[in-house]
Amino acid sequence: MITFADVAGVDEAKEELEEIVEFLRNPDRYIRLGARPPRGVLLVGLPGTGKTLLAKAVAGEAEVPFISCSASEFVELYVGMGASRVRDLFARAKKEAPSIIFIDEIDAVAKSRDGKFRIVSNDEREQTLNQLLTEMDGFDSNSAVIVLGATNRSDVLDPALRRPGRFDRVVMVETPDRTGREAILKVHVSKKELPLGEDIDLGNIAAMTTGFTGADLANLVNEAALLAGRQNKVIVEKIDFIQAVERSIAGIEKKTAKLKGSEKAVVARHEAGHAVVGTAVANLLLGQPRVEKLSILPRSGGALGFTYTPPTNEDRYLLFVDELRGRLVTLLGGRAAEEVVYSGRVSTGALDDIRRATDMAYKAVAEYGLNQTIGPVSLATLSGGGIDESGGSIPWGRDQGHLVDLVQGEVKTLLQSALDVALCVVRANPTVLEGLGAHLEEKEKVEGEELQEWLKLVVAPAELTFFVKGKQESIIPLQTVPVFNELSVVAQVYYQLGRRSTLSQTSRCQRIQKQASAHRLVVDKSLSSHIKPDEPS
Ligand SMILES: Nc1ncnc2c1ncn2[C@@H]1O[C@H](COP(=O)(O)OP(=O)(O)OP(=O)(O)O)[C@@H](O)[C@H]1O
Ligand SMILES: [Zn+2]
Repeated sequence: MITFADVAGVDEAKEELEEIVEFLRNPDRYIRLGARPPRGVLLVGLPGTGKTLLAKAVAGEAEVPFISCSASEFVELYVGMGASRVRDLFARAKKEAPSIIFIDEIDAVAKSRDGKFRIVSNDEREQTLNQLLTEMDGFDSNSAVIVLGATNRSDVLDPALRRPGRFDRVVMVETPDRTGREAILKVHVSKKELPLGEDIDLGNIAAMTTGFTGADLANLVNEAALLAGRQNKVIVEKIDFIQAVERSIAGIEKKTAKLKGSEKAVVARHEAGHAVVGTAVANLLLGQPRVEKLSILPRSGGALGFTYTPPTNEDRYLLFVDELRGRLVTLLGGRAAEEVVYSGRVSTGALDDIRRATDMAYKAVAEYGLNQTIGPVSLATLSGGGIDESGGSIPWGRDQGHLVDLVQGEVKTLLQSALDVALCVVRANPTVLEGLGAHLEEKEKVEGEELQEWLKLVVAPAELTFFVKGKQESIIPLQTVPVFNELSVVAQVYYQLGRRSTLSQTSRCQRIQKQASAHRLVVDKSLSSHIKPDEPS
């Protein structure tokens, strides 16, 4: 039987699953109080991080039956079989309750779109998924069955799967850090009862195996034993482990994005940059979440490192304009750190940050109306053609090049100034950046008290104001930009053009001209060309 003692290096995941174990041990205690039992838990982590092992350990700890299957089997079955397999699975679990259903590779049925299983009709996959959802929704409140699903791609899952009462909990199964790897090595060495040479320090082996998952480490121990055995040794020595590490690294590097020595240094500074800037922003704005964890271990989704900031406690529906700028600045903190530490020799590591920042900046300007130059105009609606009086939508179909250019210009300015602010923060904190960066490079993961000790030292520069223009000589605080200006009239023109109205083009044209002159502005030539007064009304 497998228990939590067999799973090492994933303490947080174990802690989160403890509650599930507790429930399965004494379901009646909760059910008689009318508490809604937990239903589905998604285990997310790279292949080989121990998701299956953890699920088995939950069953072992709770001493309940473990009913497992792989979702990829469902879709490979004959038409109609997937759904019926799911039905059987749940029927069996209910009969044996309290029990655990484990569905490996759940993305195989729950992926929004997938090339790999295209041979199976989409209907088949959908039927299977629907059956799964139906079964989960159909649990009565006193059935003690927990469904654990495993995936290495939570980002591709159908959102329907994550609704309350379905897989509404997510447990991240992280790639182990150095301490975690040492613990995993210990588990496997003692499980095999491997006699170790006196020269072996598992801590050293752990230090050599950045990026190895639990499965890689289990293999490593086995490989070292094989090497020793081949030479007829009675104990496994350090040299056997070192050779085994060398062999596995070659294989593992092909599989996962493992950072090389110098890359580790860069990614560590990058993440430290996010943390430093994020902390400065949180110090300036009230109620902002604090950075809790930094890591440079490979993760599912391909990120090279990450900075974890928990969501704020209160439910938030609105993001205020200063918070949005704060987020932009924090997102660009990684790039800023690289620029400062490596004197402008930046890397491609900020790809995802830049994507997210651009998306956020675009929305701010073109959808949320937070940019005073563009004004409260939704470009998305404009391009959709707008809404007529009866609520129907009208195809737009005219060239909006001009407005698009303006929006792009504003987005670029917003991002550039966010980067300038991030650079300013990073430059003000060289000690934390380098100290925390080096520490992270060495430890691979920094969190808790240790991290907060570093972040306490972060200073936010006094002159940290967000400017519309990045250039020193044209600093304009955002508040001073007049609301009515040329661009908002431009937007009006487009709006007027897109409306289906009983007004003729001629009178529309006149209206626009009137509006423009009211603001002492001249309508741009390229816009005037859209207004053809000859069209019959
Ligand atoms: N955290 C761990 N502690 C100890 N051993 C581990 C750990 N993770 C993995 N292993 C070893 O690797 C083996 C394979 O791991 P497991 O199948 O649980 O990984 P997985 O995350 O489910 O992978 P996959 O996504 O490929 O199914 C385990 O049986 C165990 O021997
Ligand atoms: Zn980043």
